[in-house]
Amino acid sequence: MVLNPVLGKLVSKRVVLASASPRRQEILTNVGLRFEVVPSWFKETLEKSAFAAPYEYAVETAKQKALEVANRMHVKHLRTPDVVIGADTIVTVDEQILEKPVDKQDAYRMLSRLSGKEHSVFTGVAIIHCHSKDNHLETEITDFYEETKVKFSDLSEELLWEYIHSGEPMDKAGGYGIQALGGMLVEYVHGDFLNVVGFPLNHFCKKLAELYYPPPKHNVQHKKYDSIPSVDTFENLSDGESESSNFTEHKGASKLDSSGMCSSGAIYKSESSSSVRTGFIVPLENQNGVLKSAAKVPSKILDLMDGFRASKALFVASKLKMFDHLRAKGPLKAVDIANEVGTSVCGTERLLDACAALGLLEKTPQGYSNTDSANTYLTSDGEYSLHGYIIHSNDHLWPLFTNLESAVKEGSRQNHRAFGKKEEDLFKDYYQSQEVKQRFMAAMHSIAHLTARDVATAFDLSQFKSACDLGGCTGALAHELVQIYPNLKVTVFDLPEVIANTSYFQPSGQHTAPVTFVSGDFFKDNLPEADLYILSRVLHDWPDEKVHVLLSKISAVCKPGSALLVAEIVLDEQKTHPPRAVLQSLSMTEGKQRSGSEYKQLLEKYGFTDVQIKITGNLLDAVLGFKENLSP
Ligand SMILES: O=c1[nH]cc([C@@H]2O[C@H](COP(=O)(O)OP(=O)(O)OP(=O)(O)O)[C@@H](O)[C@H]2O)c(=O)[nH]1
Repeated sequence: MVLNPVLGKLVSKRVVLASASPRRQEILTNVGLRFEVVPSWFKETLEKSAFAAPYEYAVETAKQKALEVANRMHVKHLRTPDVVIGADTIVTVDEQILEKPVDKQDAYRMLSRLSGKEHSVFTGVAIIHCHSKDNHLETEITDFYEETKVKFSDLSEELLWEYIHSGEPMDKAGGYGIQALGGMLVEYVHGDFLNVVGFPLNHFCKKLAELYYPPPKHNVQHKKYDSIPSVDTFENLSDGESESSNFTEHKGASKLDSSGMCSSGAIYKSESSSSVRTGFIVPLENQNGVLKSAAKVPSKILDLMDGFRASKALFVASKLKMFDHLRAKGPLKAVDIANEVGTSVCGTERLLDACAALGLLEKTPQGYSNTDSANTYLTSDGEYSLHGYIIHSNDHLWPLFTNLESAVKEGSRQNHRAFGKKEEDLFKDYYQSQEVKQRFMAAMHSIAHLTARDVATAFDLSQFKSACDLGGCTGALAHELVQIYPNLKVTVFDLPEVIANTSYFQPSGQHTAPVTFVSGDFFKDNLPEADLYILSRVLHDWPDEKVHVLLSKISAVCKPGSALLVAEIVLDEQKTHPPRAVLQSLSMTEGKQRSGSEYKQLLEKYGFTDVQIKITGNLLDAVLGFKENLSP
């Protein structure tokens, strides 16, 4: 992907985000940057009147935040990071700088100033490259700022106070969060939206491009130190293009000693939207003075090499219910969590640091706490908990994938090696061992619940009066369907052993029509009557003979005009995308993943016409086919 090379330059470096802001962490995590979070202890107390322009204040604060972390890590923790990123967001209105409100009155004061007016949001960013030389910290600072203009509607007193009482303004510059409720106050935004949220990602990437992809040497030599050629876009950069991509020396960059003070005068020049504080990057020279290209970092391959460690860290933290403990009591120190879950302190600290590095946790001086994503997806009862599927991945899929080499050599599933049991015996476990059954149902429920809305709304199903979800397990999709289509009656049809265990998964306190559960075997028993049959995550698991039995039965009971909805991952025609589906195939079930045209052909073969496919962007896509209406 064209954007990768810029951030890819940071892959092999120890990158530290010197910020406690969950938004900044999320913005950078979302683009795949790997970093450690070490919030800065720098107090935002610089004298504002000492700065000629508000953005200079934000840039200087960002720089001091980052320097404090670089120094602390170097001196106290004896770990010199390679790159420290600091940021500071401020709002300016009527020549006043607004930071985070200290209390509700302060929030009121800020928001009423912003009401009905246009204001500016500035984020100052500092990127500090660190080197330890003779135990001495040397730093090279690049900084810049971005301005975005935001206009608020006129805000009534009632609205202002309602918003303030929501609690949202308190940790946000200017007293609002544009990404959440605060977005409702905004009439327009001119400029980078993410800059308002706390981190100007686009400008940051351009700055990295300037740093890591300097222009060819002949250009460099003819230019002055204090102006960096602007890189307007990073679209045409690739790992292969870098002739001298090592960030080795920045002439004119300010060098700081370990106290954080400038040790040499910086040659700075302000540009329209940035004050560039670095000189040019000199390519690496070998002993003979010959220029050599820096080794390219194969970031994708490195990520794949580390992937198993990351997965296992997630699995173990989930299995130990660390995310549950952190949600209930966080922030917690490693020792407290170790006591809660009965693990070693040193092991727990390493695991928690790994989770923070992976962006699953936040680490502050107060301890570790969950990110919003961890609360939503990783706690065992989070709104869209994936806990069940994670445990299934750890306990069932991991042992299978450990035997992938044998699976590929033999072309068959490796239950005997992974679990010491044959396929049939393992299958019995699913229905006879309460523990295995519940683990499996929880895993299915995780995915079904997460994907239910997108599957249910992939097509307009309001014409149907009754639906039957075959193999619908806990009823997660059924419940979503009755919420969206109140006139639809949904039956979940699954094996008796499954139906007997569904009560734990039922949503509480819903005022929608109930879902009916009927037990039976869809290969053998009569199917309940319905206008719409649903097969979600069923077809890919079964061999062609079984698929034939099932689709023939459905086709036979489907009246003209009724339909079949299939929810599966739909592969592209080359069958290499999305990777999730292709990787799932490695489990070597007897079934298979199919492309869009294969699903279309399959449904048509059993008398369904007008087959439509919807790629949802979620974990499951949807295919809908109508039983041919024989009468014209
Ligand atoms: O619309 C939004 N505007 C601003 C924010 C958040 O506001 C804060 C700004 O504060 P600051 O730059 O001082 O950063 P801190 O949160 O204190 O973290 P540091 O440790 O980096 O000092 C920032 O979190 C923005 O994300 C917002 O969310 N929406």
